[in-house]
Amino acid sequence: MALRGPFLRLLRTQIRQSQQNRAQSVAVLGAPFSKGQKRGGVEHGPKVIRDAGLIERLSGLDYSVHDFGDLSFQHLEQDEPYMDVKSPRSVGAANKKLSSAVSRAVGAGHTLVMLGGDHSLAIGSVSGHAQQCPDLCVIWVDAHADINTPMTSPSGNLHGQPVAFMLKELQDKMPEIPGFSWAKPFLSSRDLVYIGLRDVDPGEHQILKNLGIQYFTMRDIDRLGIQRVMEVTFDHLLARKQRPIHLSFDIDAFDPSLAPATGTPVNGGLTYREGIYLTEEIHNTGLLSVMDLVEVNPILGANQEAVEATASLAVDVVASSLGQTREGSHGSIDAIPAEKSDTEQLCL
Ligand SMILES: NC(=[NH2+])NCCC[C@H](N)C(=O)O
Repeated sequence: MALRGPFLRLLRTQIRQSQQNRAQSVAVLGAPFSKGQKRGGVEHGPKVIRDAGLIERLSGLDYSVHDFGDLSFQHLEQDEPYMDVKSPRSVGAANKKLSSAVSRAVGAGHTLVMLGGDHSLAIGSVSGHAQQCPDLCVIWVDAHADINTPMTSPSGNLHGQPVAFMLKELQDKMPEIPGFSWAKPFLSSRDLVYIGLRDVDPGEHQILKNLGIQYFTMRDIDRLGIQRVMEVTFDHLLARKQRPIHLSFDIDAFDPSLAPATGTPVNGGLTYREGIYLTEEIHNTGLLSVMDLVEVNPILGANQEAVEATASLAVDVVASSLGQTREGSHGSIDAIPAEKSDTEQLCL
């Protein structure tokens, strides 16, 4: 949905004038981290996504691309579970580091792409983004809601719990977990929309309903179509005010036939076009400020082909979130030319 209104037009004109000769800057940051779940391999996500040609693809889109490389995370010898929560100190420390890095990158004016790693990393990514852009909204594309609290989690894995750390409304449901004293909730449940859900735990369902969170399951996408889903998403998040978007994209939102190399695949996911349309629409808002691409696990692909297919899909998702279209060699034949670079100003 295109954004309209005289105010936004004026703001965009001013921004365009001030940035006329400067290509928009995209930064890529890898977070090779896997302790939010039990399966090894997801820490290689940043490498396989880069190997699939991410940087070249983004450079071809007329951005000035800054690859910040990978963060390095400390290995903690002593990290006993707390309640049933696994590796709390490692996950807490990794996210603290990621949060500062994301905050710095956004503060420096980059649109940021964070490559995971498992989805627990969204705690750091979204909170670092929110430090710079307190009025941000979140679009969470995933088979799972990742909103378990330590009490509702069936697995104890923190990659199934990141949203619970963010939401102000869940503050009194969250115990003090070692490693997370730095993490304060910052997001209101009305500023979050889920797309692609199809594996939601009973406790999560309760939370979604109690808080009245806007979500679209795969069944909703079947019924409404992805175009309507995106319209309602933008109405919900942007109608009152235009603000920066944080897109947190778990590759397992796609059907496992397209993205087999991931830790918790669930049948009946997004088609290629649904996933790409969704990201094209996000790009067309001109408001994408940070995105996460998580849960690509090359060790879990049945063979090299499966790994390459998953990684190359991840590249397509990032590129299309940043404006690549496939309908013509010089861009979409019908897309409205997207406006770039207004999110940093809107953060202020
Ligand atoms: N980011 C993910 N792949 N999350 C999967 C979570 C699965 C399950 N709901 C759990 O809490 O453990």
